[in-house]
Amino acid sequence: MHDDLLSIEHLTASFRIGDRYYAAVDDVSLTVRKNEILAIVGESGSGKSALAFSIMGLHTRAKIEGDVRLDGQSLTRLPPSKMNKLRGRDMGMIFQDSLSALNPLMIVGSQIEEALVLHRPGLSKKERKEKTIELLTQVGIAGPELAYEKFPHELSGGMRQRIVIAIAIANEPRLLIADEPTTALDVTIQLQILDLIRKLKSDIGAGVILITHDLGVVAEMADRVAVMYAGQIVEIASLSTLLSNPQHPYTRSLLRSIPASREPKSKLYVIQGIVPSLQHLPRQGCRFRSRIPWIDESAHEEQPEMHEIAPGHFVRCTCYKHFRFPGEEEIRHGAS
Ligand SMILES: Nc1ncnc2c1ncn2[C@@H]1O[C@H](COP(=O)(O)OP(=O)(O)OP(=O)(O)O)[C@@H](O)[C@H]1O
Repeated sequence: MHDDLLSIEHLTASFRIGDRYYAAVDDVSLTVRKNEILAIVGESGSGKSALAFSIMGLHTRAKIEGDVRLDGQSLTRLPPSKMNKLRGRDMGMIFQDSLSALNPLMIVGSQIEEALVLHRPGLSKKERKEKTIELLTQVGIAGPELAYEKFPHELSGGMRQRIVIAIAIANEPRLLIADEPTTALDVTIQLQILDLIRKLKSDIGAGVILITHDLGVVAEMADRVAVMYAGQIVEIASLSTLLSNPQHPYTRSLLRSIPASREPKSKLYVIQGIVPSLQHLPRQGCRFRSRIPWIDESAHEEQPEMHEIAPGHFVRCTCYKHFRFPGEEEIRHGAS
């Protein structure tokens, strides 16, 4: 057995629009190791959430192909009853919007206890309450006994997100998926929540998939990074490699568009165009080519593959070898 906690092989998730299926996640292969944070980064519409939902088996109407294995066990072929058991016990998910993730009519203490009842039926009522208070403390809620009795609307956004995290970690899952966990929060609260996720990863030794469009969050949190564009992974590398030696034109464009990475007076780089909608995704050739039209068509592969250009550093399509920003000289990579 290898060290991979999660192994995703050729995963495709397609939605039916009209009388056809369109892949929002298209042939994605990835691994997540124990005690590692893998960030998945990309613009809105690139398929990050669809990927997370596919891993968790939460799509009800999508066509799923390929395989997802947790510690070697295939999840895609599990019957729904077994998948329900795994979800919440072995895999926890932190959603972006804590208000819609929580039941408005139930006090938060009971909502955390529900997760315990489902997966640890052996606990007595008293033990469940004790464990819930412990979880509230673990996620940094001061006055956990008081918070236990509150309804979601009586708590701040940051507090609610902590409750969502407490539910996700209640059963010490092996895999934690956090989908834009801080997008809806103020900057100071964001930092606290990110710190908490990092600490929990170490405490319970979980593998974490952190989904975000924010490269600042990636730089703070990730061990490795997968960059997603139009349903495909276009680059994977360790955080330090991705930041110091990004290769795919999309990764380079994303990095160039962060204010902190630019000289104070220079103009921010804006990536031309938008991620095409599902029906309009180019399914042939390099999907990013229409957003870098100044690069010669011949630079792209007809069927772009992932190339391992250094150990653990993968890049899709050959266009990275010829890419330059407008106004820059083309720097050719070694004659490979
Ligand atoms: N249930 C669905 N039915 C049809 N299309 C869908 C469905 N869910 C997602 N899509 C489409 O799949 C593509 C990927 O969406 P997804 O939400 O995964 O992107 P994302 O990268 O997570 O974006 P965001 O950061 O905005 O959440 C989009 O074009 C979206 O419109």
